[in-house]
Amino acid sequence: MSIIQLSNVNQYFDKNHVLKQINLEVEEGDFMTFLGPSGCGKTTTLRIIAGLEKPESGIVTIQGKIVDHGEMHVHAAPSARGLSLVFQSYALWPHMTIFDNVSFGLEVKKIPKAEIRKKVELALEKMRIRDLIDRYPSELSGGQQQRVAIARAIVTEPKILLLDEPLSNLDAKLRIEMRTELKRLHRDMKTTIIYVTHDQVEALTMSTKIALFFDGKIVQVDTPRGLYRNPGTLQAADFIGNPSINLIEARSVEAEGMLRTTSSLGQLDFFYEGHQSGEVVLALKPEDIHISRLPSEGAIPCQVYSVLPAGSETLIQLQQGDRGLLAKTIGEVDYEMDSTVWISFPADKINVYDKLSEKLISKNRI
Ligand SMILES: Nc1ncnc2c1ncn2[C@@H]1O[C@H](COP(=O)(O)OP(=O)(O)OP(=O)(O)O)[C@@H](O)[C@H]1O
Repeated sequence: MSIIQLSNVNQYFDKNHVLKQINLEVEEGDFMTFLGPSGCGKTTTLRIIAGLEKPESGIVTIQGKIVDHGEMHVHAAPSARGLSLVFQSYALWPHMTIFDNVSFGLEVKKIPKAEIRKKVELALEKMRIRDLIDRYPSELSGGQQQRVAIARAIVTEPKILLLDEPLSNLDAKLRIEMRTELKRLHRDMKTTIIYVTHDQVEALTMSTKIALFFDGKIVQVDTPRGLYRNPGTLQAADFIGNPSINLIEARSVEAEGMLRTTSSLGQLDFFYEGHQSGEVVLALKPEDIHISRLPSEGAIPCQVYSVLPAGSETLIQLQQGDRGLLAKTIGEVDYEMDSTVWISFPADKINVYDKLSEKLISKNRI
């Protein structure tokens, strides 16, 4: 059952059309991430769900109740929506202890003191900071303060938790630690989470679903694996690829129901659906390229342009004729610059896009 539904939501700031016909269903228990480049409308969509902004047009439904109806001027207050919010800046009250910071939401609900204590301890326990209960925010690290902010949001046991880039102020190590905590929290509490980020690794590692935004529109809603293996457009493929995906132009013809492509990767056949205009683009992920120092049948010779070791993995920039290709290998490897190597790849891991429409026409089977 969908717990949150957005239908044809539009938002303008002055004359700037920042959300364009947003349609979205969030299922109960989802960890839904809004992913996309800066300024594409993720935060505005989250703020509309939270009730902090009124949409110009469209309908927002939460737990079966219409909370916004742009045309009918219906707008429910944030406090009436049964959700909690955590922002990038943790905004703890500096003059209050961690206990007081977290218990605040319960005090205003007039819950008995002993019960408040139990709930606060449990929320802090969940974030693994129970021992910090009597400290003040200034005595905590940034990561600990962000844990307090999340504890404060979950102490009221909201059915829906909205998180706007909550980890972006933390250093890389803490961010990874917090990702694992948030993932466990989601599993343990079974809360529906909506999470805003422009960091695709964050989105891919934690979410059950990802909504990909570009320029005020949702272009794809998919599982992390679905989005990673089958980005629906060339723009999505380019955004998701990290390091950059290899895009190779090819000519194509239909041959015995298959799409036969001819490019610098040789002749390849693909199952396909949809319209193809004759010119296509092959998308090959760096990690799908296998490099060998010795020639073998079907392998393609390339020159090594440069090798970038990064500890646990190595990026290898190759040159094939006048085209560059990026490969990624797990572990440390070294190749002499300008030496010849041979590459091979599983053709069924290549996505094919129609060049004209930029749409995916041949998917990976996952
Ligand atoms: N209060 C506002 N007044 C005017 N324009 C705004 C306002 N809030 C957002 N915008 C504009 O709306 C667009 C969408 O902004 P939004 O914050 O939703 O993007 P975002 O995808 O969350 O970006 P980021 O990742 O940088 O936070 C941007 O062009 C932004 O400049």
